[in-house]
Amino acid sequence: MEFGVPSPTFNILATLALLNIFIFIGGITMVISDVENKAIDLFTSQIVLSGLIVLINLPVYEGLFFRKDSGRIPNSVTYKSLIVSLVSYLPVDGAVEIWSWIGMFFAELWFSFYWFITQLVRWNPIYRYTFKDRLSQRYEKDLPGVDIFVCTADPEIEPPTMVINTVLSMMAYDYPPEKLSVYLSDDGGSDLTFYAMLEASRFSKHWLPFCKKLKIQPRSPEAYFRTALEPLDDPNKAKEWLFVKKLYMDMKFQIEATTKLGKVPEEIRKEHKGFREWNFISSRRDHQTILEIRVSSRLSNSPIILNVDCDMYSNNSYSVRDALCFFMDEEKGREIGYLQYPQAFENITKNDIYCNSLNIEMEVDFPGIDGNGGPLYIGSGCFHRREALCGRRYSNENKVEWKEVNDRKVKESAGVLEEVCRILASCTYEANTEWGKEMGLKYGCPVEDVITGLSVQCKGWRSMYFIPERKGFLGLAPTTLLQTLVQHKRWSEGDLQILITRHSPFLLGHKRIPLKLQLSYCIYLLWATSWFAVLYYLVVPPLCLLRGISLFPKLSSPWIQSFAYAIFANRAYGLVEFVWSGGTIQGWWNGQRIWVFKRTTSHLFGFFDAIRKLLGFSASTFVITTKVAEEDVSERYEKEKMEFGVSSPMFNILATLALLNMFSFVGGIKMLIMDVESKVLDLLALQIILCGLLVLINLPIYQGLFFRKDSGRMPTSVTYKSIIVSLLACSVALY
Ligand SMILES: O=c1ccn([C@@H]2O[C@H](COP(=O)(O)OP(=O)(O)O[C@H]3O[C@H](CO)[C@@H](O)[C@H](O)[C@H]3O)[C@@H](O)[C@H]2O)c(=O)[nH]1
Repeated sequence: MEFGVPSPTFNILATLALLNIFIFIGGITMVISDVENKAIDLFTSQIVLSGLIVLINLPVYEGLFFRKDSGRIPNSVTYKSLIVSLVSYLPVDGAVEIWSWIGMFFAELWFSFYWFITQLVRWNPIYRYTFKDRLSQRYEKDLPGVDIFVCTADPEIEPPTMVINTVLSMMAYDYPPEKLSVYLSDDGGSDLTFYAMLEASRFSKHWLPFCKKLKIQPRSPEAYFRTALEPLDDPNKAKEWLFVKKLYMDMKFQIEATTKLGKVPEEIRKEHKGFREWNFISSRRDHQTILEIRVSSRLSNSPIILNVDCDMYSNNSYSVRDALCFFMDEEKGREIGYLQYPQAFENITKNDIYCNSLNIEMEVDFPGIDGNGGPLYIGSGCFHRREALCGRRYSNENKVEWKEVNDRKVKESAGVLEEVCRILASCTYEANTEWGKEMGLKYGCPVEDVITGLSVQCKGWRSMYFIPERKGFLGLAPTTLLQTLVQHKRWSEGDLQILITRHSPFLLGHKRIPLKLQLSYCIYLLWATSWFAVLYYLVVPPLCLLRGISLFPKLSSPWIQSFAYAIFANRAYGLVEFVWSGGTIQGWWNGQRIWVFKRTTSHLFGFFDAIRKLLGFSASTFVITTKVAEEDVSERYEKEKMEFGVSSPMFNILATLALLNMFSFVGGIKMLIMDVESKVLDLLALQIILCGLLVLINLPIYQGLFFRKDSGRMPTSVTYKSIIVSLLACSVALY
């Protein structure tokens, strides 16, 4: 085959040929190192495909490496694989130039590595379906008990009305009521929440029969009455409908009035002896046991457990039956430790301004991770097998007799039970036991769910992921930028904690879970480490631009096409994927912005907090996500106007980076205009484009800093600080 001359086409051919040989070698390595012999099962087709492409490309490899005649592929092409081409671009003069370039090189390496692990979950996605009617036909009588845990912690940011709506929606599952137990865990120990539950228990006597009779969806009264229309076809139905609606509205009004008041009125306190518990409380954080859930093994002891956040109501009354289709599957059911549902949110705006919908994670990543060995446990909306959650190892011999499991109930008199449960609920029984370590949820990590799920998987249990046609659960996503960044900081910090301790999938999971699953975990566990590469990209190229240092290939270089292709193809692929999973083009752009913001703030802070925790300088904290917002904040959220409003070190960083890139962009354009030799365009075009893109990304920041007058604008202190720091950085670069 004749090559002979340098050509951009040959650059692309050689890059693709090399990419496939790397993938092929990677696949073979996976098969060799896979102790469970699962890789061969799952990856054969991909390995064969890349093997075939390698075969097809044999003349290219020959031309690249083995031929000596003049028709071989020119060396310039050989060295222009994505990374090698960057090496060939190493500037030769000046310490600043060389070090800036080396940093870029590592940032690029990081992006390539991270891209590689994100691709791992795109090879073998699994989408599952259920056949609920068959479950009923075969097992209706033997359906197991299900315990549902709703957890709440603070009545101020998690309003009791919202909590009881979630509880009511869970109680209304289409499932035999005697087999369903719903527990509310209130870490805040609030009498307001207790009062709301009392009202809800009264209302449930009307609500549950109403749901079943009218077969309504969803079964959270608030969500249902918000959109449902009165049934006009049948006057009796309409009468009942109006009656239940009025009951709900009255109850809501009462609860909200009491919550606003901040205390439960005396006449209501007399209605239930439970309120007496609060007579002895001096502090919300330190009080005697007020009986709550942990005690379910004493009360219902159901073999299946569902946990949900207090804002995540059931949107699909068949979710329990769907889940049981997996757990009760005769072939594979016994292997399942937990079944994770996607997390979805009802308050996402059209263009998802804060990128909180988690569409890509839920629609693309998780089905892929399921294919790689089983999804992570990510909290709300997860069904567990009790014995897996309680630390038991999976064994092939485990054959579940659902009927027997159902009969395992403790029968005690109410008084004795209450006393025993009081001790259990006080949690004193946990001291010096395996609870919180090997049993139940693991304590001490901000993402207790992920670390617990990994431990369950490492004990041999399989996890599964199920996307139902009608969403199973709907919650509330953060509605301000800061809430989003802080929530993400908690997640990225916790994830990194897992990676750098003995709970890492590479240590704990070694020989216990497949390598491809260990790597899949890294998509999230490495979040907090991405800050360096992104921050570098946002700081060094603009500063170098001001100094006239070129860091990217020249416009005249033949390599530019491959470089542009790699970037363009990657982003275009991301865009298509985003739109495919239900997003809009504007939403994708917003997502690009939020990822830049998260990487330079949430991940940065998450990284250092995880390290501090590892070194013993600080303990983990859990900042609860607020589920309510002021009226004006909500209005701005609805209009997709970015919310700043308060001072925060995170905003200082964002504003400084935005200004830095703006100054550099202006500087770059000025250089371009004043350039008589027409060299600037060739040398610095890509850096100018990068700064320009970052200016576009940061438009809401400039608006918040300089143009907005509402209370959601950037605080003046942030404006001043960021102007000073960015100007200082530009001056250092210039002089
Ligand atoms: O000390 C606490 C702190 C929180 N919660 C409850 O835990 C849930 C999750 O807290 P939230 O602040 O809403 O965290 P998110 O980041 O929105 O939640 C996601 O991330 C958490 C940490 O990984 C998981 O526990 C959740 O299930 C998952 O939805 C809420 O119902 C809280 O009331 C408690 O019960 N006690």
